[in-house]
Amino acid sequence: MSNLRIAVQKSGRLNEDSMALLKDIGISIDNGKDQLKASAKGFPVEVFYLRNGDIPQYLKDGVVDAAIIGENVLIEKGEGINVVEKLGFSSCRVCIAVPKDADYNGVKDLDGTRIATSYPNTVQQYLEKNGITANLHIINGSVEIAPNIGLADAICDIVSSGSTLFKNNLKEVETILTSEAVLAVSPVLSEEKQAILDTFQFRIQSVLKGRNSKYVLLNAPNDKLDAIISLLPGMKSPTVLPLAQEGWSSVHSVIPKNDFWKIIEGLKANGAQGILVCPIEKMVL
Ligand SMILES: Nc1ncnc2c1ncn2[C@@H]1O[C@H](COP(=O)(O)OP(=O)(O)OP(=O)(O)O)[C@@H](O)[C@H]1O
Ligand SMILES: O=P(O)(O)OC[C@H]1O[C@H](OP(=O)(O)OP(=O)(O)O)[C@H](O)[C@@H]1O
Ligand SMILES: [Mg+2]
Repeated sequence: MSNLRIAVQKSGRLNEDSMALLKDIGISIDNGKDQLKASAKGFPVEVFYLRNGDIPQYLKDGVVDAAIIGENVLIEKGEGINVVEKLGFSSCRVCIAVPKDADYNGVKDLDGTRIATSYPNTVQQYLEKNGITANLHIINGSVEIAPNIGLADAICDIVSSGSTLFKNNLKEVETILTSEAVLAVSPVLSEEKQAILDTFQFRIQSVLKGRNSKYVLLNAPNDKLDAIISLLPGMKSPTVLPLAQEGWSSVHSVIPKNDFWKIIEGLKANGAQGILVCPIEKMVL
């Protein structure tokens, strides 16, 4: 039986979270330092450690079957590659920025300017869509320095907290796209590999659902149960068990992480007591 070949970033911003995800889905990798390829225990995969920017070509050529990669890199050079899962980490956006004191009134102001970027295709497409012609200056890193050294009038690069723009006296003026880490798949995948990928993806989905949810346990007076239950979505419906103390019940449920505080405040306001919130490791629906 063949192995599914998965690419992950060798080092950089995606590496740690990618390795943590593999570990959480039960893939333990036994790699020595500086090894560029490793096999895994417990699952038929081989892991390739590559540069994020090189991965789209490896996927296109079928040298690797799947990859954990920044979505923005696929948009830049991953035509024809399918994204099958958004992974919820390394969130960022690709933006155009200009010097803080520049008089900027809209995208038309970019006409005839010099724009420094590591993402020429993404910028070019955006400019064309807006009927703008600009001169692109392609650089691979430290793009934010370009306006300060007279190399460009504007830049297009990744922004997350905005602190790199701030430190370089730049302001964000256009957001071209938003990105996060994704599971991407080669367009040339055998049936046998597709079957392994399906299991791999199923495991990832179970972990991501767990990460996005919390398990809640609380005590509720019986006369408030209806109001409390109406606040709890649960997987089917909340579990309600009688407490030893007359007139009270224990309620268990799963809630989405994003609505967490709103739901907890509602539960408290409706008389819930002893609310416990626990992380969920995996969730299979
Ligand atoms: N500041 C940031 N915050 C969040 N995510 C980011 C940030 N910078 C980059 N990313 C995301 O992480 C990916 C990898 O970024 P990183 O800087 O580690 O590598 P790189 O230099 O683009 O790639 P390579 O592995 O080819 O050297 C980017 O493509 C982007 O999706
Ligand atoms: O908005 P912020 O939170 O400041 O993040 C944005 C910065 O992060 C990335 O650079 P990175 O640190 O990965 O360095 P690199 O250019 O060497 O890849 C990106 O290219 C920006 O420069
Ligand atoms: Mg970077």
